[in-house]
Amino acid sequence: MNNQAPQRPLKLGTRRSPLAMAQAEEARARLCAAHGWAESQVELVPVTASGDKIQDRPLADIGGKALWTKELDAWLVSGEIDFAVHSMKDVETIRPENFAIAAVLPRADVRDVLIGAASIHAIPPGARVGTSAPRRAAQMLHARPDLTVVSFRGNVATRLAKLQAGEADVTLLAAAGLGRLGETGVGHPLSEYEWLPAPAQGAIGIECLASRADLCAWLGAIDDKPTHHAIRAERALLLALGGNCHSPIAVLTTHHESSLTLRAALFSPDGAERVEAHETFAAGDDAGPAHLAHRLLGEAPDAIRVHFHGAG
Ligand SMILES: NCc1[nH]cc(CCC(=O)O)c1CC(=O)O
Repeated sequence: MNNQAPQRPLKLGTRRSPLAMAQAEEARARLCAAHGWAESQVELVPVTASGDKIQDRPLADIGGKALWTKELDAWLVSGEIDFAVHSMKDVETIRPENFAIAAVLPRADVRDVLIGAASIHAIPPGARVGTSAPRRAAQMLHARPDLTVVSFRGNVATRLAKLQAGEADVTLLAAAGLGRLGETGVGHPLSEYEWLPAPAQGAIGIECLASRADLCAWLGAIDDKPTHHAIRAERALLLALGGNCHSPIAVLTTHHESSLTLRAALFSPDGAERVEAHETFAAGDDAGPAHLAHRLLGEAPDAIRVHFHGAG
């Protein structure tokens, strides 16, 4: 480990949304605490991501997850920032080869929270579900085919305001995001065993250039190994499935002594079809998630399979 203090304040790039800023503050606090640095050793550098400028269309239709990363990626390469902090859920499966996810912070609550009704079954017949996440839409339509999905973009506060304004009857948000924004009393968390979360939900990652050994070492000190292993496995599953932002996939990781169990479900976008499988493998073994992907695609009906281009 590198115990030398930085020569100048380190620049931590982040999106500008309140949730992204809260996550960047958490990353800064952990980094400074681990190294005994003053908070001023890490400077937050906010950037407006393309995804934050376009609020009126589903993300899947306008270029997907790269909309959250491309500005920060360019700043990392140019040296404008030293690190970039991300919700790992929003980070593309394939990253530039010269980048390293050098720290993953301890995972927060992985559950989705239902807002507007006390449970899935308590949602009134025919109600409108506000979400733009293909996974949430498919999961909900699978459980409740009588419901209608309406597009619902924007940051957490915007979505809560849209719900308040009656643009939908219920919505779903990540407990992790609500918690980080201090919105802890909102809605009803759904059991993660019955309503599987999104890949990498609840995990914050910090990237730097892989060539910067000093930065990688500083970040390594705050890397949470169990969360990192889980995120690596969940991302390996996505990669092997050939999933993208149009493909509804849910996954829950449980940890054992030195192994992980991934339980994953794939849906058709309309929720009519669902396949599920699970697999246990050693932490760090990317062949395990690939095998799980192969099995899922092998069992999936065409209505699911056509939305993936994995090896299965
Ligand atoms: N898609 C936006 C997004 N990206 C990360 C989070 C929440 C925090 C997390 O999952 O780590 C959210 C909001 C949400 O899904 O409710």
